[in-house]
Amino acid sequence: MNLLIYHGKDELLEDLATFILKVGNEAIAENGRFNFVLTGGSSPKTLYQQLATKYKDDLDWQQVYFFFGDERNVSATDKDYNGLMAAESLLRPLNIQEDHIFYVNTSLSPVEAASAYQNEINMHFNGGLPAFDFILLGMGDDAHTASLFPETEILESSEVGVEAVFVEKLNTYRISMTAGLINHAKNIAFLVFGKSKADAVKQVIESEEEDTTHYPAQLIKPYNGHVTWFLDQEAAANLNT
Ligand SMILES: O=C(O)[C@H](O)[C@@H](O)[C@H](O)[C@H](O)COP(=O)(O)O
Repeated sequence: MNLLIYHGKDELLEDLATFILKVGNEAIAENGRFNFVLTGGSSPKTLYQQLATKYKDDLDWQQVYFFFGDERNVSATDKDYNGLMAAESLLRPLNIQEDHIFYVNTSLSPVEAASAYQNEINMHFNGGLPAFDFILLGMGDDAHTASLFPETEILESSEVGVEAVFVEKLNTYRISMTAGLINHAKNIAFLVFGKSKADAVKQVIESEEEDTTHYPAQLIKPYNGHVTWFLDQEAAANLNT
C-alpha cells in the first residue's frame, strides 16, 4: 500500500492525474486499450474536469473504456446518478464515444441491473478474468467504498462481479462491484478529502484488527495489483505515520 498525503488539493490532483495517465498510456501501449473504473461522489469531480481539460492531450482518450464502481438506483438523468456527473465533467467534454462508456442501466430493477452490468463486464473481458487497469475509489465517513456499505450482505460475497445492495441507512438500493472484482484490478487509487473522513481513514489503514463489516474499505486488497491512497492532510490527520 502506498500512502500519499498532500497539503494542497492542487498537488494531490496533479499527482493522481499523472498516475492515471501513466497507467493509461502503458495499458494502451501494451493492450491497445485502457479499462478505467470511475467512482461517484463529490470528491472526483475536479479531477475529472482537469482530465478533460488540462490533460486532454496527454492520453489517447478514445482508447479508454469507462466503467463505474457503483451506481445509485436512480434514473440516468437524476443529479445523483454517478454516470451523469462523469458524463458532464469528463466524458462529454472528451467526446468519448458511447460504446466506450459502460453505464449501469438503472431502468432495470437493481438485481437485473447488476446482472446486466456483470454480463457486460464479462463480455468486455471476453469471458476472461475482469482485471481492470485502474479503479478509482472514494470512501465515505463510514468507511464504505463503491457501495460496499457497513453491515451489508455484499461484504460477504465471494463473487467476482456486480451485485445489488440494499443500504438500510439510505433506505435504497445501490449497484456495486464486489470487493472480489475490485481486487482483481492492476491499480487501485483511493481519493479521500476532508476531516470528516479522518476517523475512517485511520480505522481502515492503521487498525490492528480487521473489521470489514464496519470498515468495508479494509476489503480492498488487490490480489496482484497496487493500492495507493491519495489523501489531503485533513483526511490523514489521525494517522500515526
Ligand atoms: O456512489 C458513490 O457515492 C460513491 O461511489 C461512493 O463510494 C463515494 O465514493 C463515497 O461515498 C465518498 O463520496 P464523496 O466523495 O462525496 O465524499
